[in-house]
Amino acid sequence: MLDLVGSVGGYSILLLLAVSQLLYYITIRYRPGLRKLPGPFLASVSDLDRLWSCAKGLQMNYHLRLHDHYGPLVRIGPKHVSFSDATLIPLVYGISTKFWKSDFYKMFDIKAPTGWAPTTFSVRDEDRHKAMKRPVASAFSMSSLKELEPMNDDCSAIFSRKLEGFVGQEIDLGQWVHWYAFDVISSITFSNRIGFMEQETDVNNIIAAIEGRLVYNSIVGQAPYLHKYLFGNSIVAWLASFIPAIATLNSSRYIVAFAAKQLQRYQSKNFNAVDLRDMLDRFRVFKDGKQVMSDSELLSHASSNIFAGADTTAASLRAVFYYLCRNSQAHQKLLAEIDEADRKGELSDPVTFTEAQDLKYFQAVVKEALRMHPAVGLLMERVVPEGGADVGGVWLSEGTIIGMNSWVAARDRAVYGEDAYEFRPERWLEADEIQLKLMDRNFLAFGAGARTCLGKNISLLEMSKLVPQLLRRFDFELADPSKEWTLHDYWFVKQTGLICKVKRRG
Ligand code: HEM
Repeated sequence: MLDLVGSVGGYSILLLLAVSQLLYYITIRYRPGLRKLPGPFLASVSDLDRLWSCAKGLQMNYHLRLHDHYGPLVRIGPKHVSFSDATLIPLVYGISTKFWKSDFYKMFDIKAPTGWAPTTFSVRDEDRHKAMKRPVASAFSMSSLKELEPMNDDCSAIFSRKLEGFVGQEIDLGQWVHWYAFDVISSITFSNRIGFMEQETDVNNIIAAIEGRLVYNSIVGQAPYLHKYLFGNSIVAWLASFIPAIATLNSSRYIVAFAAKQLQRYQSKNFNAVDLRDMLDRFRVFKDGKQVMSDSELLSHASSNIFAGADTTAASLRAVFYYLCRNSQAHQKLLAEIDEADRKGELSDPVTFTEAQDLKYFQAVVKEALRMHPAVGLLMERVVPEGGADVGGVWLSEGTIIGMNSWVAARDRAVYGEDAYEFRPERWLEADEIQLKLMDRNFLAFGAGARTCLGKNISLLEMSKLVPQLLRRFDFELADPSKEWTLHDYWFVKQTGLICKVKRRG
């Protein structure tokens, strides 16, 4: 008898659990507003669809396919929406938008000696963001950056010298531009090159370590509430440090430690200030003899330069060289422009940033390469503000997460035309004013509006100074044109396999 009562009780509990679970899924699935949006069924009830598609490492292609299939607004999660309609860009990303960054960005906070701290890139609260950005904005201004050109020149000179030794040989050009980008950003930030190019290696495994962390950030960032049980938890992070394969996923500490060491140099009495004022020096603003920013804040800005500035510039440089190698007409046209400017004596040695800006075709090549291959390949998530919002005719309640993938914006045929999937720099030179405005609105390679990239000018400086300077002396061709490069989208869309033969020009 007791057995019977027990098993009936057990079944009742199971039934109750099943019903409550079912009700839970129905509530999620039929959330107001969101229930009207199309998308994969699994995505509407669970984060698994996003976790899985992100883990596969090609989420930009997944988002492109979803929009091709479902249209301009797609439900990609229980409370996540992806949009492809360019007219929504000002609402979500505009300069005075109320849509703030989501908890995805929490994954990019850094562990300072005083605890977890947001960076300019990762901070979610917009008031705090403004307060963080204000004291450093001038260090990123064009006039400040021009003073940093000589540091960039030193790195281009090292790269050129190294290439001399590789003429006639095949090199991993993708890896070399990565080393170049890291050396430039560390020179500009701390007047101290990490020395990747000189040592021809990934010094202290910094690049591999950051890559590991990006894999973690991208995947766990799809369900950021898990972070506090993983590397967001000091005990787990400490335990993981004993397992080498896992420890590399928790690598922000390498860069933060490097940045902290540079900061100590500045504070040491014997520090021999260099003539050129690097960015860390510019960040150290003093008022009434007191440093305005705390050391933790300085550390966060310096580390953010490295995290945000090296992989992005490297991916963009790879895109420039790759698309030139794949499009001989554009390649020849660019070489002709550089040669012509050289003949007319319009290029110094090394090429200055101002001179490179007058190379109109080159500038169009860079823009088109960044359009074809935006460095960031996940959704730039924002949160629907208090009170909800009408997004493209659909009412989304507050707390819904919405965003656009730069890859989706860049391949919008309604904006770029039927050849949107083709590399054609001319589109930027031929477009009339209205068309250009439309194309620029969709150009999200550097983000947009309130949270647009702070280092855009730095990266344009790096690219503008390097590419024409190299192409005066060297040329590159794919070692095996039948082989495609490989892409991995873990926040940054990294390319591997850009193996090129180095040729001497002239
Ligand atoms: C070609 C190179 C670069 C590309 C494609 C790029 C791309 C981006 C994008 C797409 C965003 C916005 C992300 C979002 O809204 O979620 C961003 C933000 C940011 N980038 Fe860059 N970036 C580049 C270079 C740099 C460099 C060199 C630095 C620093 C030296 C830098 C520092 C930042 C910072 C601090 C932010 C956050 C800005 C804010 O929220 O106020 N970036 N970048």
